Amino acid sequence: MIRLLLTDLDGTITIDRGSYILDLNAIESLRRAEKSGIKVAIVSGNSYPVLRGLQNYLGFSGGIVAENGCLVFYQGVTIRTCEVVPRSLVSEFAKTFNLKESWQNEFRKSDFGYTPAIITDEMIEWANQRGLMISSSGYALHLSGKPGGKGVGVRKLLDIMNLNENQVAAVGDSKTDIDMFKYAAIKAAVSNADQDLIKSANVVLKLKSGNGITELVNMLLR
Ligand SMILES: O=C(O)COP(=O)(O)O
Ligand SMILES: [Mg+2]
Repeated sequence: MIRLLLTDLDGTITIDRGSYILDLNAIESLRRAEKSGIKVAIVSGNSYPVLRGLQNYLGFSGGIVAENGCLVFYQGVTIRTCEVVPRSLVSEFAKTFNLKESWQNEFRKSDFGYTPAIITDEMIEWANQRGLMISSSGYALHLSGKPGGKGVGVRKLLDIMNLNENQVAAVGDSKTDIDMFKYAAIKAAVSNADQDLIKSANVVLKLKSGNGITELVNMLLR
């Protein structure tokens, strides 16, 4: 029986990919899931303050996984799962590749966001030489400390919630969500998701982004 729904934020509970506007029907559906006993956790590349605020005001009780898996919060416990990246490297990366830093970077320690969200071979090489990881959600390019990836945070969240993957559903829109699929029985992609995510999914939704969330919750509560 599904006890936890892991949902990505940008491109998944927003009205569309590329938008930051929350889909209010998706929020209402996630609240229905919470009322029926399925806890909802937001798993995102966004920073801890953003997700902590969203979780509080949206009324979700399943914890949060911020910084692309590098920071986990559940019932008052905060756990950092990745190496901290020195501020000097965060700035050097932006300068070297002429990138704009996310406004959220001042609130981050292990995973940092930049735009444009396009990864180049030179960036991968630069990161490898410094023992760092590179990923992109389509909204932002991410530089993070090892091990990095949403899966490491989800693994930790399931440990502290004492849940196994058969009790978990996950839904997302981009490549960075593939990593959390390892720890979910239901691996759902919204219809407008990256092809790589669709290939890794065992449920491909008919509807895009937030509408896909409503479709998935209706499926889970059937
Ligand atoms: O911060 C980003 O890159 C987008 O975040 P997401 O993981 O919620 O899609
Ligand atoms: Mg996303």
